[in-house]
Amino acid sequence: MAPVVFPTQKTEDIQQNKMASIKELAESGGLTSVPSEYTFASNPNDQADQHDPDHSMPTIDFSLLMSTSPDQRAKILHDLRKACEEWGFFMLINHGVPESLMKNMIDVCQGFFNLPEEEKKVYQSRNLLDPIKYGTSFNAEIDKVLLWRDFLKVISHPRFHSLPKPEGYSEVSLEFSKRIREVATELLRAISETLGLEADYIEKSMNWDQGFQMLAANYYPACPDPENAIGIPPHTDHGLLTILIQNGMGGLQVQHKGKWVNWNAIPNSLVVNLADHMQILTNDKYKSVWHRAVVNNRAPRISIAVPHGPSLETVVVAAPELVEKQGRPPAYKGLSYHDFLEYQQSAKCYMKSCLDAIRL
Ligand SMILES: O=C(O)CCC(=O)C(=O)O
Ligand SMILES: [Fe+2]
Repeated sequence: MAPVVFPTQKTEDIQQNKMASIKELAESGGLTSVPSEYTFASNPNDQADQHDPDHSMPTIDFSLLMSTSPDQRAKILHDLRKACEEWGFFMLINHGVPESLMKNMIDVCQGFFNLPEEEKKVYQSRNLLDPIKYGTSFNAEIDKVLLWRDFLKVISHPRFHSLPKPEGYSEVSLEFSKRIREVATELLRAISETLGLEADYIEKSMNWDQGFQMLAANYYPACPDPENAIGIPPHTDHGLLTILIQNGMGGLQVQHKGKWVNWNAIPNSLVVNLADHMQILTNDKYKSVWHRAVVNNRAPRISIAVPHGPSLETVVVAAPELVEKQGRPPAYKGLSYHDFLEYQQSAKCYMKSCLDAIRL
C-alpha cells in the first residue's frame, strides 16, 4: 500500500493555486521580517567581499568581433578565450542592442508583474515546456526554501510566443529576442574559433537554427531583511550561454576562484555567462559558472536572463575534435537537451549541478 502523505500548508496552497507571489506578499504591507518559509540561512563565510580588490571582470567589445583587421580580430579572440577560460562570465559592450530597447524590455516585464494577480495566474503551469510560465520561487512544489522572486518565462525560439498584456510586450519582446539572438549567434561563432574549430561548428552541431531561446524575467521585490532571504540560490544555467540585462539595482554574484564576487555590471552592457551545455560540448575546457542573485531592501530589482541552447532534440556530447586534441575521453554521458531540462527541474537536482549526475 502506498504510504499516506500529509500535505503541508505549502503544498496545499500550491495545489489550490493560492500560492502568493512574493510581489503580492511583499506589497501586502507590514512585512518587517522574512516569513519562515522564505528564510534562507546563508553561510557567513560565503559572503561576497565588498572590499575584494580583484574586480577585474572581463569586458569584451563586441564591435571588435566584427573587425575585418586580422590583428584586431586575433586580439579580441584572445581576450574572449581568456574570459571564457578564467571567468566564464563577461560584460559585452558596443553590442548594438539599443539602450532604449533594453529599457523598454525591462518596462514591459515590469508591466506584466504589475498586472492583477488573477491575470498573471492563468500562466501558472507545472509543465516544463509550456511556452509561457508565470510563477514564484523556482519549483515551489519541491523548493525547501521559497525564493524571493517571481518569474515570467516565455519561449521565444524556435517559435516566438507572446502575451496580449501588458500593451507593448509583444512588439518589444519580439524585437528584443531577435537582437539578443543575433548577438548570441556571433558570440558562438567567435567562441568556436577560440576553441580552434570552424566558426560555424557550434551552430551546426547544436542545430542552432532550431535552437532554444527563452526570455526569463525575474522580479525581486525589496526585502525587509535581505541577509535572510535569497533571490536565486547558487546554480549554473542550462544551455550554451545566457545573456542577461537588469534594471541597475545590482544583486548578481558570481563565483570566481572559490569566492563570491559582486558583479558590478557596466550600465547598458550585456552580461554573458557560459552554461552547462558549453561545458559538455567543450569537455570541461569552458566551464558553466556558479552564480546567484541576492536581494536588497531599497527597491525592486528586475533582471531578464535569456538562455540560449541547442534544439531540444539535440543530444549533446563532447566535440570529437576537442576530445582528440585533449587526449582524454568525454567527461559526460550524452543526453538530449530536453531530457537535461526535465532532469534539472526535478527534485534530484535540487541545489546541485546536473552535470554531476551525468558525469562519466
Ligand atoms: O537576476 C540575476 O542577476 C540572475 C538571474 C539568473 O541567474 C537566472 O535567471 O538564471
Ligand atoms: Fe542563472
